[in-house]
Amino acid sequence: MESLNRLYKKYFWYFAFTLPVGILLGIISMHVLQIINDALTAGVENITYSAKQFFATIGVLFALGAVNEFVKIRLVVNASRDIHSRLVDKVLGSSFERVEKVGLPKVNATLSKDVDTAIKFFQVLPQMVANISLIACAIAYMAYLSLTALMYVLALITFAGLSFTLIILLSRKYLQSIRECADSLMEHYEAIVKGKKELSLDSKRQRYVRKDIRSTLELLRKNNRSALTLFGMLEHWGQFILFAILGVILYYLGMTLGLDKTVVVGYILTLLFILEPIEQVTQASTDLMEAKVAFKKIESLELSDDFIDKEQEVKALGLNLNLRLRNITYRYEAEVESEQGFKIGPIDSEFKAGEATFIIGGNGSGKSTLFKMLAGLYGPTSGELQYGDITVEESNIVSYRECISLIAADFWVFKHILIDDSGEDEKLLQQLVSLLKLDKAVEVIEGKWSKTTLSQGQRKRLALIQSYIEQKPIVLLDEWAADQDPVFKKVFYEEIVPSLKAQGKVVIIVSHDDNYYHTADRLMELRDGQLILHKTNKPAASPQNDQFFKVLDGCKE
Ligand SMILES: Nc1ncnc2c1ncn2[C@@H]1O[C@H](COP(=O)(O)OP(=O)(O)OP(=O)(O)O)[C@@H](O)[C@H]1O
Repeated sequence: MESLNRLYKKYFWYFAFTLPVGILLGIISMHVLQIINDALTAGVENITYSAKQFFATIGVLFALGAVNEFVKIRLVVNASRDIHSRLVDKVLGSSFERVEKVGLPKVNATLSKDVDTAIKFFQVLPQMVANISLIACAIAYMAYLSLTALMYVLALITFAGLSFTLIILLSRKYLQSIRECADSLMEHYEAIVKGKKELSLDSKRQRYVRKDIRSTLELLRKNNRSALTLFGMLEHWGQFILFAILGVILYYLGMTLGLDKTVVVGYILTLLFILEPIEQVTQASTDLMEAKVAFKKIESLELSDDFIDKEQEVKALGLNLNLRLRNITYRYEAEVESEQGFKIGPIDSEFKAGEATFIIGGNGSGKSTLFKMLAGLYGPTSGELQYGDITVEESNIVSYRECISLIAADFWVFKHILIDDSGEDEKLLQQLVSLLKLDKAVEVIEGKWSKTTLSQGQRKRLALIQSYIEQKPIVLLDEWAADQDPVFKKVFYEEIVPSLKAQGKVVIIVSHDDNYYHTADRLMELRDGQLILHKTNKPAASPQNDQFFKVLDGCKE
């Protein structure tokens, strides 16, 4: 409950404010009830309290209520903003490995559902404090009217309280199951949207998917039914208990204890007055229980609690240095306990600045895993990564990642283009756009791509432009050319890669384009987790008739 505690501490003063105000509201309300009670029992002709005093009192009641409401609203809106931005910080601050393990559906469900439920905590707690204060004042007033009658009433209230607690505890397991169902539903929704093509072509698969979703929905229905039944019972049970107390006062206490008319009227008035606050407190208890489940769910993702300093710019470790892997291994956690997770390594190799290494390997040989490790997204299980003389470790991993430009197999193109404000970079950007024939597909408007809903090959070209322009010293391209037509393959292997090398970058490419293997300085294969050198080349240093180099030359002018 780390997040809850932190926010609770931050907003402690808001909560602290609602307690005395609630008590004050309770005392004044009881005072107003006492005036009405006196008038009812003594007759309106004998009222001692003036109308002026009466209206002034309820005016104070209104003003205090308004201030309380004002504080409550500020608390809710501020807490809502904080919980949202805290979660974004948590996702951004967590390691790639953790977020990958949690998975998109769970992150989505938390961001969309848990946050709103968690906010209920801040909505209902001040209200609950105010209502409980009011109920406490009502109890004090009833004690003032008759202590003996209060004993009976309190016994009934204690019984009611215990039954409420039992119902709320029973509801907890249903709420937790409802939350689990929300995660599964998110997974199903992701599958039916992303797998729409496959589903449209296969009615058998559709039936399976529908069956799966229906069973989740059925589980959700059952849990919802149980939770809502308990909550509904709670509300009506509260009302029943209150009327039962009124009945006990009317039919038994008045006669057996010989209570005065003022006491009976006072008790009935007070109990009717706190009917709504009691209902609100029972409703709030269920909301608080839901909010607690949501906070628990947020915690269970085990996302980082380290705050990110958004303004702080991280400096890259260095430029034009060699990348060395020293007996490095990486092993995934096993999904089944009896089995071992996939492992690559130990790998001992050096990738030189100004050289391009092509890596080949069969499906599942670990190419993408190796790239994630080279990029510093996966920490090695053993061995170490050295950039120049610097060993990459916990203390400098963030700076190391700043050296990496990665276009992964499942890459993402952000609309915002990260570019220096210098006119040169803008000119280079425009020239790259036309070189890669994207000028008809997209525009650059105020530093953003006009759209990113392009074909896979075109989006990869956008990603390559971003990668080129961000000037990072290590460039990792996972099968970049696989989706490109022959023209762009040629531009890529014969112009772009040599240009990256000419800038002194470490270039590592997963490639299966054997027509262009001769353009690599080294061709390596990942097989059984081992990186094997196949051959070394001496590719031409600068290509002939190079339109791309002309582009770059043009920029330098
Ligand atoms: N997140 C993960 N958790 C556990 N195991 C994984 C994970 N990602 C990949 N693996 C395992 O690692 C192995 C290598 O996967 P990887 O994606 O690195 O291969 P690849 O060589 O890039 O394959 P392809 O050519 O098909 O893209 C696979 O057998 C896979 O089961």
